[in-house]
Amino acid sequence: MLTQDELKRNVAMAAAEYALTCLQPESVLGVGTGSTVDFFIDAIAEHRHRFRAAVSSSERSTRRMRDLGIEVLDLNEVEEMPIYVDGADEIDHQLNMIKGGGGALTREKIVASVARRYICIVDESKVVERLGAFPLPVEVIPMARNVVSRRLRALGGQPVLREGFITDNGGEILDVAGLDIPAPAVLESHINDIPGVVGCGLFAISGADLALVSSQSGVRRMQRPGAGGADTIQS
Ligand SMILES: O=C(CO)[C@H](O)[C@H](O)COP(=O)(O)O
Repeated sequence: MLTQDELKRNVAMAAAEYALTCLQPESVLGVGTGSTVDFFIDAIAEHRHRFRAAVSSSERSTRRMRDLGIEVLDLNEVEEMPIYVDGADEIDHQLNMIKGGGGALTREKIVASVARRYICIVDESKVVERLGAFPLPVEVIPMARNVVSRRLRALGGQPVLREGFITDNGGEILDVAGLDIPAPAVLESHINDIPGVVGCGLFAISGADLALVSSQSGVRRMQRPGAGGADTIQS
C-alpha cells in the first residue's frame, strides 16, 4: 500500500518525464507550488540542462529550485512557456480545480495564464465529482477582509481568515467553506468581481488541459472532456 507521499512522488516523476517531452533547450518551464510540486522540482532538477529556466509561482518553489541549481526567471522576462505544472486541492472530471491550500493561488493563476498547457498533478484523493468540500481559498487586500467576507457569506459561504498567514503578495487568505459550486466558472467570475479580491482559488475559467492522477495501480491521464480518454501511463 503506497502512502500519500509515495503517490505524490510517483505522479511528480511521471510529470517530469512528460515535461521533458515538451521542453526544448530554449524553453521556460512554469512551476507551481506545494508538496506534490516539491517532488516534481526534485525530479526535474537532474534534467535542468535540458531546458533554459523556470518561472515560479511562489517564493517557496523559487528557493527550492535555486537550491537545486535551476535558474528561475522573473515572469516579466518571459513571453511564452510550453507547459505549467502544478498540484491542486480538488479537481473534477472537467478539470476544473480548487487551488490555494498553500496560499499561492494568485501567482499560480498568473504564471499558468502564460503557459500553452496546464498539467495538473494530483493523487487520487483530490479527484471529486463536484468541487466544494475543500474550503475555497480567496486572497484579499487586508483592508477589504470584512467587506469581502460579507459578500462571500451572501453567496452561502462561511469565510474564515487564515490566521497568521500573509501571501507572497502581501495579501490575506479567506478559506470559504460551505459553498455550493454547480457552475465553477460562473462562481469564479462572480468572486473575482468583488472589490478587494486579489484572486480566487477556483481555476475553471481556465482549468487544466491534462491531469496526471496517481493511484495504487499507477498514474493515469485525465483529459478535458472532448480532448481524449483516460489511459494509464505508468504503473
Ligand atoms: O494550490 C496549491 C498551493 O497554493 C497547491 O497546488 C495545492 O494546495 C496542493 O498542494 P499539495 O501538493 O501540497 O497537496
